[in-house]
Amino acid sequence: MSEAIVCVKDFEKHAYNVLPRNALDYYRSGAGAEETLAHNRKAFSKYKIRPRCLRNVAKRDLSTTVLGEKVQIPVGISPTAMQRMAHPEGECANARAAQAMGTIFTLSTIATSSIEEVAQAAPYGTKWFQLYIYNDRNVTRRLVERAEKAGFKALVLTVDTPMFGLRLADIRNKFVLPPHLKFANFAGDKATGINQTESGSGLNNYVNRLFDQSLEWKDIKWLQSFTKLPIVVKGVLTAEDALIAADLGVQGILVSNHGARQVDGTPASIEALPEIVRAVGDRVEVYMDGGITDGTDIFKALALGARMVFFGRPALWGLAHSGEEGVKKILNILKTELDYTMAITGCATVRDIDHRMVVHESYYSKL
Ligand SMILES: Cc1cc2nc3c(=O)[nH]c(=O)nc-3n(C[C@H](O)[C@H](O)[C@H](O)COP(=O)(O)O)c2cc1C
Ligand SMILES: CCCCCCC(=O)C(=O)O
Repeated sequence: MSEAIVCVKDFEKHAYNVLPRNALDYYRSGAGAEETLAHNRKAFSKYKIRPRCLRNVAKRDLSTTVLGEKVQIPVGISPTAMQRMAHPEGECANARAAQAMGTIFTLSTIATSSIEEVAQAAPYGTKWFQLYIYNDRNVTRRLVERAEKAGFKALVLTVDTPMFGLRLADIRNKFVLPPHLKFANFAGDKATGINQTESGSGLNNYVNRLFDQSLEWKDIKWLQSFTKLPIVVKGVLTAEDALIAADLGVQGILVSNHGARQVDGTPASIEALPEIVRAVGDRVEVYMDGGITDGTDIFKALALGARMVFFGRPALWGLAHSGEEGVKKILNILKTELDYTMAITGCATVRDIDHRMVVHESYYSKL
């Protein structure tokens, strides 16, 4: 009899057994020697929770607001490309799960379900659209217009990908998108659909050929000139860049090392979070992703100043298990784990999780 699946890591183990190599390696891998990939998770254990007692936690509320919209739980779904390699309904199933759980789903530019398909699949859920900026700016502009029209509530501009990180497993596998799938936001467009015959990792070739490597902070003004949607910049890891983003008037900063997929050797996202929160204060909402696999991780990130956290891979493991149901289970597990953590540490609401409740482990050696 197979063991019961009770935590996110169980879903991951299951996915490793069922996904084809080409897809699993693409989903799983990080850049280079994958030191940061391991560190994204391990770093959480360097932060310790200081629980408070006897604070009436009989009624608990895990909801919060993000960019003015209410979400039922402070954990949502980061953009990950090509989700139909994990499940035939891919992004549509993922978006439906987020809708059912009252949280945010972020659709990748490089999705295997289109903006319009996802909007139709989850019409009531809060959906954000992740944006890459192409050399041909009209490509990006059309995506923004479609996302606006389809009711997406924010643009998540990824700023850490002038090139695609060197992911050795994809290069070894000569990654190709399975022929029955397509980059659905570019259906019928030869230039921006992936060339399935390119050698090496087709992904590196695609990004290096089409994404705008000359992008600068001032280009955010270009984006702001034709959209009213709030802009969240994703991939910031330093106070310096966070301040530039705040000065440009973006509405959100997603502290992220892209799931350790861009350059090996960066800090874990959770380690970068405090300096960014300190730098921007209340000027901009700050979120984080990278390595979240447990409710205590969410608690720690909120205590260190994140308003909301997101995850990427766990949703893929949920999809690989059972599509929409699998992602719902993942979100429910994280919700339950966060609820337990809050109750046992004396927090009835997410606003009660304050910065004194989580300290770096070095705090205890200094006492
Ligand atoms: C398979 C995969 C595909 C991804 N695709 C995108 C993408 O299209 N756009 C983007 O901004 N980030 C992308 N990311 C990064 C995620 O949005 C997110 O930052 C990362 O997965 C968070 O780390 P976690 O997987 O440990 O939760 C991808 C990550 C993975 C694992
Ligand atoms: C074919 C282009 C892949 C785009 C990038 C997807 C991504 O961000 C990732 O981390 O993978």
